[in-house]
Amino acid sequence: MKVYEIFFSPTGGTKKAADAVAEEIINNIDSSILEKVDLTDYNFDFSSLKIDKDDIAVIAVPAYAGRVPSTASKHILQIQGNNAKAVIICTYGNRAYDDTMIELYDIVSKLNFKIVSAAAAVTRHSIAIKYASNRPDENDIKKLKEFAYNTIKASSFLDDNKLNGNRPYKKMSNVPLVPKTSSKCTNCKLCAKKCPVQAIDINNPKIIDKTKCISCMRCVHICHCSAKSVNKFMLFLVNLALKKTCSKAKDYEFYI
Ligand SMILES: Cc1cc2nc3c(=O)[nH]c(=O)nc-3n(C[C@H](O)[C@H](O)[C@H](O)COP(=O)(O)O)c2cc1C
Repeated sequence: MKVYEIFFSPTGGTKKAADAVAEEIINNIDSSILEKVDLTDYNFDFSSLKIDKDDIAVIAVPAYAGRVPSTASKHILQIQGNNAKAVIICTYGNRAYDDTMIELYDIVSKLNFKIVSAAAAVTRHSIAIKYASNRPDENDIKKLKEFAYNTIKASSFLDDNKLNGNRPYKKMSNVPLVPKTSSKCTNCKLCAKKCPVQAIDINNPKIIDKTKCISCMRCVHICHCSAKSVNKFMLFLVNLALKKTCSKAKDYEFYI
């Protein structure tokens, strides 16, 4: 038996939540094999995963404008579930996850997984980083671990009527925040290698293809020289727009 931790996490928040759940499952079952599958890895062949019916998959994605990021769904849809048990996690930056969880449920159901549980987890807002900046905190991790433990015991299909979200899902919308590159760039190419959609020119990482960029903020987050940033005025507007909905800390939600 193996545990698969399958995550799309450009700035690391979703991975923190998925790590807590997957590691707690591993600590409480008769197996020590944890395979981490990074859905931002553009070159990985996701159809090559051999998931067995006795395995458990933890599948985690962030909410992007209330939906599953299209790059994540494209990669998840290549995986075969083979009746394995799955737990789905949607993370969000304390605004709302809207239709992300129900969409993730639909995507994962199509792959022949048996979804037994779901969680909505607040993690640092990857664009407006002052919101939920310390989440998941110690208490959140404790709750995720309890949820993981209950997931091991769960054996019935999770009823999607229990979940929040609507079908048809809200319209997909792009966040128009394409990072710019400053003269601090040392041409190390890390951003180009790690961009989930190959929007950054590997030969000249100062150039970002705005038609490909999904504004995931990975390049801003990982640049060692802080050479990538988004327009300060646009960021001010985003922070302002989120102020009302993001200021009060939201609770984690668990469905089994
Ligand atoms: C393009 C984009 C859209 C986002 N849309 C939402 C949203 O609709 N609601 C919300 O609460 N957070 C939203 N966020 C915040 C992320 O869901 C949140 O920060 C998540 O933890 C990021 O995951 P990561 O750290 O694994 O990259 C958005 C972030 C990005 C980059």
